[in-house]
Amino acid sequence: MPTDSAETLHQSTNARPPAPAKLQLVGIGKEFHTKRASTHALSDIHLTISDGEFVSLIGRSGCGKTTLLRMLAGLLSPTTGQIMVEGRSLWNGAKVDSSVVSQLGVVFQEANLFPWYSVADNISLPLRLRGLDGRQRRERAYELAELVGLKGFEKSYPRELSGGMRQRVAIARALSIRPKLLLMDEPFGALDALTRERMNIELQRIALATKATVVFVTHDITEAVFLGDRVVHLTPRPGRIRRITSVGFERPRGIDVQTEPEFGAIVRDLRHALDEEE
Ligand SMILES: Nc1ncnc2c1ncn2[C@@H]1O[C@H](COP(=O)(O)OP(=O)(O)OP(=O)(O)O)[C@@H](O)[C@H]1O
Repeated sequence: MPTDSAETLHQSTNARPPAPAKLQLVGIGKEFHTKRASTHALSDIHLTISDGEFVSLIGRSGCGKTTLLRMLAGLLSPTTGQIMVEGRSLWNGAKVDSSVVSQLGVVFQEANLFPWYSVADNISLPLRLRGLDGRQRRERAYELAELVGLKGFEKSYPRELSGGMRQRVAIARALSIRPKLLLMDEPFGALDALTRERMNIELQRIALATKATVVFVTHDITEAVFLGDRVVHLTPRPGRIRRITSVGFERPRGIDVQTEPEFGAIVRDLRHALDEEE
């Protein structure tokens, strides 16, 4: 399996065809300054992601994965560098371009659903905020409920759903606006192993059906390799890209791919690299 160093990848972006990258990170750095301490959380992150690509982000606790995702989501401004979504700058200094942010879908570890809204109303909430009428919202919510495997549960309430089902609602809600980018921070981290495996299969199907470009943060190396076209490994203090691994298996992948020797070799390599950081 080809393994590109961050340097090689960065250089190779110059040789790419002119189609605008879906997402481009150019020299991203982040420092936190509090009364007690300063933390250099991320440094010199260069990454180009193309349309429809699925990129997993892994690294030890504290290497800056969430910080990076929050910057991509427009929730935290970078100290240095530029984030471009289809060629448009997401941040202008510490000011976010809300028209770019409004085209992003974000899913966190917690589904963060509104308990007093039904599944359909939770899914279509972003559309309500955009002023779509009731019929349009309902149609889209039902279409998405079916897409994420919740057909028949549209009128249920979050308390009546399992953890996996709640995450499906969160994914559907993020997809409701047809986002240019789907950003996911440990979305299945709180689920049991079997549900997580099923959600991985489902997410692949959903991502391909919607042609979504996905950035997916996880602690789980197998999950990262199973889902990703590429796996970006961040090292801590400050967080930098250590390397980017291409995963050549066609998507969607069946769970059996995990028994392939090449799959095992990629997972082992990454585990080794993470262990070296102990
Ligand atoms: N709001 C903040 N103020 C100060 N420091 C912060 C803040 N957010 C994150 N940090 C620091 O930035 C670094 C990266 O944190 P971050 O949460 O991004 O790591 P992570 O890789 O997502 O960790 P984990 O895998 O444990 O979730 C850490 O040293 C953390 O303490």
